Amino acid sequence: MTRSAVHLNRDEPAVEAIDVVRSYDLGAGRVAALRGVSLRIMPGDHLSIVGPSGSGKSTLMHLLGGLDRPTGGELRIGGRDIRTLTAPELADLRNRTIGFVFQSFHLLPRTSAVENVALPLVYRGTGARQRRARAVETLTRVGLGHRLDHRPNQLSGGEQQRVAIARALVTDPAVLLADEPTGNLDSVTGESVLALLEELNTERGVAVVLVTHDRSLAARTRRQVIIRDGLIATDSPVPPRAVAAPEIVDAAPSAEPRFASGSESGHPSGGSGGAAGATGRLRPSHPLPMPRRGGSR
Ligand SMILES: Nc1ncnc2c1ncn2[C@@H]1O[C@H](COP(=O)(O)OP(=O)(O)OP(=O)(O)O)[C@@H](O)[C@H]1O
Repeated sequence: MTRSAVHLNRDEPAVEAIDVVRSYDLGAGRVAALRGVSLRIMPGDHLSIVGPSGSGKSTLMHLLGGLDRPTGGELRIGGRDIRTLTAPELADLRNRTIGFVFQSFHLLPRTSAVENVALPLVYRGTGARQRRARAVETLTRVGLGHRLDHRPNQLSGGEQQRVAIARALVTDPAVLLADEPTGNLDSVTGESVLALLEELNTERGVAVVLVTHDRSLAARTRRQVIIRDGLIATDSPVPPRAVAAPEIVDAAPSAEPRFASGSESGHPSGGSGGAAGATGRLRPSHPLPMPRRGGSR
């Protein structure tokens, strides 16, 4: 049976780290990668985690996404303390809450775009026809409806990253964690991938967490967390003028709120999770059809 995305309340953190420590035992010694980090990711957030090489960004991202467990402190995903979960339970919670995008795409090489994107739905128990339909829909949403049957080596770097983003989105996650998603792309292609992530946040209310060492990319998010030596140095809003101005095409309300109040269907309750609702509709540079509500995922 298909399991649906996790329901979240808009006022409660989607992911919360409380005084999280992660150290690695190396026999000869111990490396303290994170030394007491507290951080809340709220539904609809758009934040960057930035810091120098070795400061603990990737370690933090793996913890926030439930790919790893802290050695101290508490980590909550969708309100659940992951210490209480078995490995299969954590994998299931991750699948229903978080999407990941990595610098090096991590696509299966001998598998078509549509099959790569459908894969997370296998773990969710979705039937084959529904999997394909959802994968086609999501690839179309990221502008790759014409590349369904291409394998990764038949796609450009930017297209591969779009497939990876579609794979992250196909489960309708509340949070998308992107670790240097433009690191392997030229500046023009990187820009289009960033714009897509920004649209997903503003148009669909997906909380986007961008992990980067590039301060100019971090300046485009609404909130910036600076990490140094395994500790959060600052966690502050980005001044509005520093955020790239989106093009306003009309003053109509934004697309359907992702966190519709009291929703019984695919997702959380309450809140639009994006700036677009207050200011007008943002012009997507890629097709972003309306989310399907209430269908099995
Ligand atoms: N599996 C591991 N075993 C031992 N030490 C590790 C491991 N993973 C990370 N570290 C150490 O933890 C610290 C933080 O690493 P992390 O990869 O989180 O940093 P980062 O900020 O993502 O760096 P970069 O920007 O270079 O990717 C580093 O000192 C690193 O050497």
